[in-house]
Amino acid sequence: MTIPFIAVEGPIGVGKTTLSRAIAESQNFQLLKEIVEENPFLSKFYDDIEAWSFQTEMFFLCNRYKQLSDIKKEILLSNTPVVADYHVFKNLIFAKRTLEQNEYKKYEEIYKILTRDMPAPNVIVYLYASQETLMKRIALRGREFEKNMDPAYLTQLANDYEMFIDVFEEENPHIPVLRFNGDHLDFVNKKEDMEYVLTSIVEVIQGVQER
Ligand SMILES: Nc1ncnc2c1ncn2[C@@H]1O[C@H](COP(=O)(O)OP(=O)(O)OP(=O)(O)O)[C@@H](O)[C@H]1O
Ligand SMILES: Nc1nc(=O)c2ncn([C@H]3C[C@H](O)[C@@H](CO)O3)c2[nH]1
Repeated sequence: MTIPFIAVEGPIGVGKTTLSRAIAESQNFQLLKEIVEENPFLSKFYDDIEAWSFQTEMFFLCNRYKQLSDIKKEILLSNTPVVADYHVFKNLIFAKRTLEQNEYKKYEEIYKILTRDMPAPNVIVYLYASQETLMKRIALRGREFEKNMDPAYLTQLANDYEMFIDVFEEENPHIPVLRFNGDHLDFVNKKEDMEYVLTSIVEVIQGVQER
C-alpha cells in the first residue's frame, strides 16, 4: 500500500493553501505549509527583483529542503499521509524566471543535490486561473509585500507553470496530475465546488493507495 503524499501547486494566489487545508481537514492528513512570512527578502524582492532574486530563491530552497527532510522522517516513521501546499519543483519555476542565466545554472546544481533523496509527492493537484482572477485573489488576501507585484510577472509565472506541468506530466506518467480551473471553481464560497474538487481528489488518492 502506498502512503499518499499530495502536492497542491499553481501560480501565486490561485488557492493552494486554501485547498490544501481543506484536504488535510477532510481526510485527516498532515498539512505541510510553505514558509512565507518568515522570508526576510520577499518584500525587497518585489521592490527590485533583479537585486534580490538570488537571496530570495536560496532562502526558499533551503527552507523547503529543511521542511522536506523533517517530513521524510515523519512519513517513514508513522506512515502518515501528507498534503503540502507546494511541490519542491516550484523552486525551479521561480528561479528560472527570476535569476540571471549563469546564476540559474549554479542554483540548478544546488537544487539537484539537495532534492536527490527527498520524498516525492505521488499526486499533484494543479490549480490554474486567469491573470484577472489571480490579481483579484492576491488583492483580497492583502499581503503588504505583494502590493508592488507587477501583473506581467504574475502572467509570466502562470505561463511558466503551464509549460512546466505539461512537461512534468509527460516525464512522470506514474504520478497523476489533477487540473482544476480556478476561474470556474469557487471552493471558498461555494460548498458544491469544494465537494466536487474534494471528491475528484479522493478518487485519485484511493487509486494511489491501492498500488
Ligand atoms: N477557488 C477560489 N475561489 C475563490 N476564492 C479563492 C479560491 N481559492 C482561493 N481563494 C481566495 O484567494 C486568496 C488566496 O488564496 P490562497 O492563499 O489559498 O492562495 P495560494 O495559492 O496559497 O497563494 P500563494 O501562492 O501566495 O501561497 C485567499 O483570500 C482565498 O480565500
Ligand atoms: N521568488 C520566489 N521564489 C519562490 O520559490 C517562491 N515561492 C513562493 N514565492 C512567493 C509568491 C508569493 O508572493 C508568496 C507566497 O507563495 O511567496 C516565491 N517567490
